[in-house]
Amino acid sequence: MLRRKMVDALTSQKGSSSTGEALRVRNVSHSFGDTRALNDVSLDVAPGSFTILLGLNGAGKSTLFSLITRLYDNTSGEIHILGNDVRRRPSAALQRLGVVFQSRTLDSDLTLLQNLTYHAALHGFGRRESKRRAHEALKTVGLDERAKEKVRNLSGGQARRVEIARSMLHDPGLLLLDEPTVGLDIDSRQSVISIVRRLVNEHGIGVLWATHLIDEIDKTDKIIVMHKGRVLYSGSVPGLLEAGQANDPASAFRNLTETTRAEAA
Ligand SMILES: Nc1ncnc2c1ncn2[C@@H]1O[C@H](COP(=O)(O)OP(=O)(O)OP(=O)(O)O)[C@@H](O)[C@H]1O
Repeated sequence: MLRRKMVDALTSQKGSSSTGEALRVRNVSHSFGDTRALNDVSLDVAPGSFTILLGLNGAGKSTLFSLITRLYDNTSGEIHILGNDVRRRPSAALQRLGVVFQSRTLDSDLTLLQNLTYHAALHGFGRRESKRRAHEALKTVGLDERAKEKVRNLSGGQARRVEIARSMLHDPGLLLLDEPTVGLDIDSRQSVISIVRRLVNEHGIGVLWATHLIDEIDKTDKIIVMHKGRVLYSGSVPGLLEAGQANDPASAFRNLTETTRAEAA
């Protein structure tokens, strides 16, 4: 048993260094009946990078997240989280993954602290360590002073911040956020996005931030444009402007996706 664990640990380290990426997706396709939701998708998220997955409704963002988190099984291609293949080594891969889903998933009748300690316990931490981690995570998102309040008293933006704190309890190396600012006012959106940018800069986490809101792009971000299940562009913001032959990201995005629409017609 111990030997098996050592072999696992060694192959895990080997896997990490062989790809060097927080997330590596290669040639992944997925269909729902006749609908091809993902078509030969390949992309990377580097450690310490804020990567925006930009796509309109129906682009395939949520389907990709469902494959990375193993809600769906990927029957084609490969997905690696910090060097661990999610099919061959699911527990090692998912151990390093934090997720903030599109829909709200906190228990509003519990306090912030109870929500987080409960979740930390699910990760296998003891009572005292769960509490310590919960307070630390709440501090990171600026809500530790409200630890003993019920979640139902929070605004939408504050609840999102608690979900981000929850996703960080087990020190993930990769964080996925699926349209995390939808429905928030402009100040709350700003607060949520700057907290996550800080996590990238201070903790070196690789972040994949799915959105259709182009104004969430910062000039230092890495951008992946998805459209109708395909990756149309992957790279820097200046590279996006060049690929889309435009002076701003919104026009570049429109030019890229409209070209694809015209080609498909
Ligand atoms: N469970 C499902 N059953 C059938 N079709 C689905 C299912 N989930 C997604 N699809 C289809 O797959 C395609 C990609 O959808 P997906 O939800 O992944 O896109 P998205 O970029 O996340 O969009 P949204 O922002 O609207 O969630 C769409 O055509 C969608 O209708």
